[in-house]
Amino acid sequence: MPVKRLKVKEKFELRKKMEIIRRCFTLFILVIILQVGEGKLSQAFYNSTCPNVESIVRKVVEEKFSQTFVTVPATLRLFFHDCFVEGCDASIMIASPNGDAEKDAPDNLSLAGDGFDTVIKAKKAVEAKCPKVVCCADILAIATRDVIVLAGGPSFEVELGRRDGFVSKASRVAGQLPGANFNLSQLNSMFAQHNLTQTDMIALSGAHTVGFSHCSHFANRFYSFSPSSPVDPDLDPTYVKQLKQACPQNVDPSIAINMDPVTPRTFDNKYFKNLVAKKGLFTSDEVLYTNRASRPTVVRFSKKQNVFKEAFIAAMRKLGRDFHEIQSPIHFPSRIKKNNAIRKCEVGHFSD
Ligand code: HEM
Ligand SMILES: [Ca+2]
Ligand SMILES: [Ca+2]
Repeated sequence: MPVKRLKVKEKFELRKKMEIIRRCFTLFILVIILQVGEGKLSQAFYNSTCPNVESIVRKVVEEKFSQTFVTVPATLRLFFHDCFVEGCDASIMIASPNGDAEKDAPDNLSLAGDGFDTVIKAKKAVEAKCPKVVCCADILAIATRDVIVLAGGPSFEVELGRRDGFVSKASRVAGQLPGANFNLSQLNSMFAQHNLTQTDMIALSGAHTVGFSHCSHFANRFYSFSPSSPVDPDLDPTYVKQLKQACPQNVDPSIAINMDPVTPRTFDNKYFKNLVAKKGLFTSDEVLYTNRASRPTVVRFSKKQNVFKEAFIAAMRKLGRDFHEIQSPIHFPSRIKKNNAIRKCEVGHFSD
């Protein structure tokens, strides 16, 4: 008799356990669905919570632009470097007291301070009007669109609703950003990891139509190219002369020169015309023309400003969608919102 009763009890306990497991599983699936749902970007994301966010950011960016043109390339490159490491989550904005955050990685040390400053100022202005609502990643995305427009580039709608990340580690940058000496297949495979096609990659490289580079990224092309030829044959000889003048051997490492020698302050398709004229500054620029697989796209962009601009917008929007929807199964929405809210772009230290 007692044996039978024990069996009934055991069965009951087992059922209870199964029911608990089933409920936990349903809850887990629900959380995942909720997070994926939340992960969708939309132009209307702040319509009810901060309807003026775009004009607030634009005002700050315009003010900063009136002080220095560097705002333009600095912010644009900041967005790119943010998106390629941990997704577009403002992980690049985090400062660490130990000097081991993403921004401290060697590949990020040449990011100009004016980009960071633009985002921090815009975040401050947004916080004053809509406290604890808008994340830094979205502010960086809006500011990037605004600097492109200020330099004469195309305007486009920015999708919003990203989340700021928690992970910002210098050690996670290596191998995630392209090098100035990359060949076409290296460029393609790195961009493909972010869902970007060769055409997207070429269009995005058009960002080098504005901004500066330090001599160390390209001087090898005319001082020590190869044992048989110190100068890269894919460089225009007149351009080589100009570059040698601007970057003499043992030049001060802080010297930076315009990447687009023709219209350095205008966001246009001159970059592609330069490539056709063998005036691409980096190996990674010129290769887009010298390699027959990518040349037709370069020629098309060099001939048609609008085709380039449309392709650039499409690629920028795609790049902006590169964010990690589910950062970890235990990052519940409420916790994320709370952390987003208290973050001021460059304070505190977040890591795993
Ligand atoms: C395709 C592969 C790319 C490579 C190899 C590359 C590499 C570089 C390098 C070496 C510099 C010079 C940094 C310095 O010396 O200060 C630079 C500058 C810059 N890059 Fe790229 N980049 C690439 C793609 C992009 C993309 C996709 C964007 C944006 C959409 C971008 C935007 C910029 C801007 C705006 C600057 C100028 C920064 C300034 O003046 O402060 N780059 N890039
Ligand atoms: Ca990031
Ligand atoms: Ca230009």
